[in-house]
Amino acid sequence: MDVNHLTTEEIPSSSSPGLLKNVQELAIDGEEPPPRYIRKDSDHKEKKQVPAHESLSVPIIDVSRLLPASSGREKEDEMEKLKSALNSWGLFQAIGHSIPKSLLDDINDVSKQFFDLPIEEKQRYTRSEEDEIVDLQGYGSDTIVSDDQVLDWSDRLYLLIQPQEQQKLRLWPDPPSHFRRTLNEYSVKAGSVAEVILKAMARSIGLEEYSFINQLGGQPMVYARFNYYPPCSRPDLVYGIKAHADGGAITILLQDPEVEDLQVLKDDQWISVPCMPGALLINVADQVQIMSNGIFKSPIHRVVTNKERERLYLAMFYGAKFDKEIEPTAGLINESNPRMFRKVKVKDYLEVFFPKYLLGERAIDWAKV
Ligand SMILES: O=C(O)CCC(=O)C(=O)O
Ligand SMILES: [Fe+2]
Repeated sequence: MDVNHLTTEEIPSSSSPGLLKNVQELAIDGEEPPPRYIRKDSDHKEKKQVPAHESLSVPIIDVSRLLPASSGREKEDEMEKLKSALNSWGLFQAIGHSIPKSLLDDINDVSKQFFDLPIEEKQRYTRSEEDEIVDLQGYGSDTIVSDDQVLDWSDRLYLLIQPQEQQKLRLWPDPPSHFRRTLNEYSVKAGSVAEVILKAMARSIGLEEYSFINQLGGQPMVYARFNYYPPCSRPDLVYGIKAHADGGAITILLQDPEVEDLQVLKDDQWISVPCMPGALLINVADQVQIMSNGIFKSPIHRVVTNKERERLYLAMFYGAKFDKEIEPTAGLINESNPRMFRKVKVKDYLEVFFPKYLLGERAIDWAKV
């Protein structure tokens, strides 16, 4: 059987002769997670896990201080903080981003309403198996690339937002009746935040502010991914999303206001990212690591599971258009800072990235010189 590009619903489960269900249904049945979801690593035993209340040091950046209207000392200080946050953590909590709390609540509401729909309703938006692995839009759980792959305890709805003319609106749910309008509204606002951050990042390391944005192709390619993590009877054995780094340029995450299941690997410890209602979590992804010649690092992160509570999360991925080529920005390379990455076509990178991501492996080494 060619297992490439099959979804979990289509491969025979090793625990039952029938078809695998989506994760939400597995969770409702409350059974032990099937063997395919059980992690094989002994990671959790080897590395220390630091709970959120002890990890107050996840950096916080006030986006309003990075705006053109802001000036002087305040702006310089915030820029310095941004640089150091990205250099040491690769992520930060963004406050002062000016997206109204009511809109953040609305997007959480429509997301919840979607995942609360009966399974047959949600399956109307199931992604098409003919689609390329780099553009698998629609509803589903993990794509299977290998028989050995350990599956994640999450379902998701993945939609391209930009370029607008490439949107597949038949995959945008309706109902929930406000889904499309709310996602469009949020995308515009989050897009402005992404632009401010990409510019500030470039300036913070002495580059012209459009350096990264220009490499992305002016207007970045944007995907939204709604993640749904049902409760899991065996959090000791199952991940919501296995350890990975993101493949775009930056990611903006709208966090669940209450469930702290996201962890970031720092100094060889898994640090829980605390919930910060109203803040956005922004992380560097591989394309910025390449364009910044490794000054900014794409952090490894993962989602654990818990027994009691479901969790929702919206990730917006900003990256270069598929046909673009990216490389370390010229001004960053000199005798003492040699080039660390090759020039890579983004589509080629993502074709390497996605299968590795699904297997819990990193792609960035592929782009190294
Ligand atoms: O759900 C989360 O907290 C993070 C999701 C994530 O890492 C991703 O979608 O790439
Ligand atoms: Fe991620």
